[in-house]
Amino acid sequence: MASAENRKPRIKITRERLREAFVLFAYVRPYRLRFIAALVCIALSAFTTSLFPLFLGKMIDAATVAGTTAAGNPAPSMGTFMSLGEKLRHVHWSLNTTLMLIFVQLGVQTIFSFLRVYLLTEVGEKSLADMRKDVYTRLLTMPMTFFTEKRVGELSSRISSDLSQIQDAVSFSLAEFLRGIFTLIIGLCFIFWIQPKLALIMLSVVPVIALVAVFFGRFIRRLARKVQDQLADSSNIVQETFHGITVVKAFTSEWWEIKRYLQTVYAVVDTSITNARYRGAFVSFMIFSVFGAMAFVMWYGVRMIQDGSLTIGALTMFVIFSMFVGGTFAGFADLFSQLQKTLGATESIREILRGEGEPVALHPVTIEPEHRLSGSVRFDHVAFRYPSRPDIPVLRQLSLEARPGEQIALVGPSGAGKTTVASLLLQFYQPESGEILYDGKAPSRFPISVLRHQLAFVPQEVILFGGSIRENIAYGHPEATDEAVENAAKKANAHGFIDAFPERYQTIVGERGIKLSGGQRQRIAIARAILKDPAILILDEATSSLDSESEQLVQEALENLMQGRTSFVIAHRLSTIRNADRIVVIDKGIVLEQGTHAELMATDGLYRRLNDMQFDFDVVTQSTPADAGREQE
Ligand SMILES: Nc1ncnc2c1ncn2[C@@H]1O[C@H](COP(=O)(O)OP(=O)(O)OP(=O)(O)O)[C@@H](O)[C@H]1O
Repeated sequence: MASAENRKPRIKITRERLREAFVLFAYVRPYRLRFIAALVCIALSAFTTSLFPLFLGKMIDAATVAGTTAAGNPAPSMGTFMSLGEKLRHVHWSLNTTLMLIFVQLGVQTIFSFLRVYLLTEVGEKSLADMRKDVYTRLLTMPMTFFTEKRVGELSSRISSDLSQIQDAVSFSLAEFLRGIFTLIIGLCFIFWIQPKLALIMLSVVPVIALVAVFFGRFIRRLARKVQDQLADSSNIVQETFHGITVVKAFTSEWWEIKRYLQTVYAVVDTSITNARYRGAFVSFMIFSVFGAMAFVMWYGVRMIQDGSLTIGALTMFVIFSMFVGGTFAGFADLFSQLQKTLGATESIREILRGEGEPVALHPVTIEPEHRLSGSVRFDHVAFRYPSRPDIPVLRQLSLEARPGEQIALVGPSGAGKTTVASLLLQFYQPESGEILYDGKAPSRFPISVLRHQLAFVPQEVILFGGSIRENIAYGHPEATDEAVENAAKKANAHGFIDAFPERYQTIVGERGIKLSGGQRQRIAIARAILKDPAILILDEATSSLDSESEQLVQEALENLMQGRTSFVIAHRLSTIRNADRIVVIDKGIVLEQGTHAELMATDGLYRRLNDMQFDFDVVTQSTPADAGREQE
């Protein structure tokens, strides 16, 4: 299978993109002193590393050159720096001195290397944690439309892989890049200092090899990607056949599947063999040119040793420095592709950070007396269409009213707009025209979190978060006392089954915990809503029917929950809402009729028709298969 690494987008590097990406450097600002210290350490560690070949060369010269000192061979009319260089070129150290110098150099280099790794990782980790916090906060506070338009997988990938890519860039690639630059500059200075002529010869070869390597390398990587794609195809076939093994066997098409699989396997073989030709040529070329260049430089260098213009130690230094320079060139190709990936990652992160979130509170909500709701709600000629489907009007001039403590049932055919009414009530979307008033006031008069805090929503499909039952009941109110949680559970008819678990309220639920039944999950959600103690309640009644005992427990819990609050019940089974204060029948986004059950049954409207239909349906579905069999007979 193609690795995720290869699938990351590579984008063109432009000055504009680089400049924009640097905007994210604002996250490094709080740690700038450490960052600068890390950069200095990178420079110093690159410099101290470069002293190693110098001392090694001098060590070799200690064995071969006898007694000549720089003092006897001063450079005429040069600046201090140059004359220092000249002195260094001719200085002669004893074998022991060079060993000692190497150990001093290694000691200092160890410290700088340690500091550079430590400091950069610290800066990278901390600034990335800040960035993660901002991205996550921005994503969570985005309006609902954002979530309906984006796939959840894509969002989590942005938080994990894109940010990790940026983190790698800050704590690793950036250091490598800077170290590369320093090594290149210092290495080039050294080789020119050792022997300018030899340096020029070397330089005429290395970049050519490096360029060919980069160009060829890219071509070969492209071919390798093709192999990976073909491998992915063949593993897809394997997956597909095992997944549909019953169909394969039932249709006796094993032979066909094997043929299909072999086709992809041989396609991989063909592409790989073609690749091998290019890779072989590439490897041979590299071996020939690198070793050829080395041999040529050595040949030239040895000739210089012969005529006395170079020492053996100097040639050794030169060769090692050349390897540093060549290696750095080669490393840049990889860094370049890292940079491309990082730019792709920064682009999507910046897009999120630029997005406009809702002004939700980022701390526990407290409600001022003037913002406390008594529970009256009015929809006044509300029209709405979803931003993702602007051509379809979902609500049209919808008006309805609920007085404090009233129980309103919303009924109507599938797709009528019932859930949409609930979403607008929760301020997930804004109406296109008309308004929704809470206690006669526009929602803009309340901070959005204060408003939502006084509403509770019990959805059809209850989602429990990974954690204990206690945490799930106290969701949104972590400060609630154990007593309050238990009381809520008792009112929700949940205490009985929770108490039966060995770990009671500490029982872990969710993906890694125990699995609760549909009815149990619902009662936990009801306990959650009871603990929240909202003024307005929205219940999306579960469509999947529970067994009658469980249903009775849930129904009872719901009655407890609805007591004393305004409730909107999206009803799917009409039998449960007969006692509602008002039943609002919605069809095609408008209120078709409303009244009590008795009033609506007295008129020949949609409610009565739905009721009759459901009654028939219930009679049929509630009869047992045995009954059905008997009826057929
Ligand atoms: N996020 C969305 N984006 C676009 N259109 C949507 C979205 N959610 C719902 N709709 C559309 O809005 C209309 C009303 O949907 P809504 O979910 O409010 O109906 P409903 O009465 O609750 O139906 P049901 O009883 O089947 O749940 C439907 O046509 C639906 O396709």
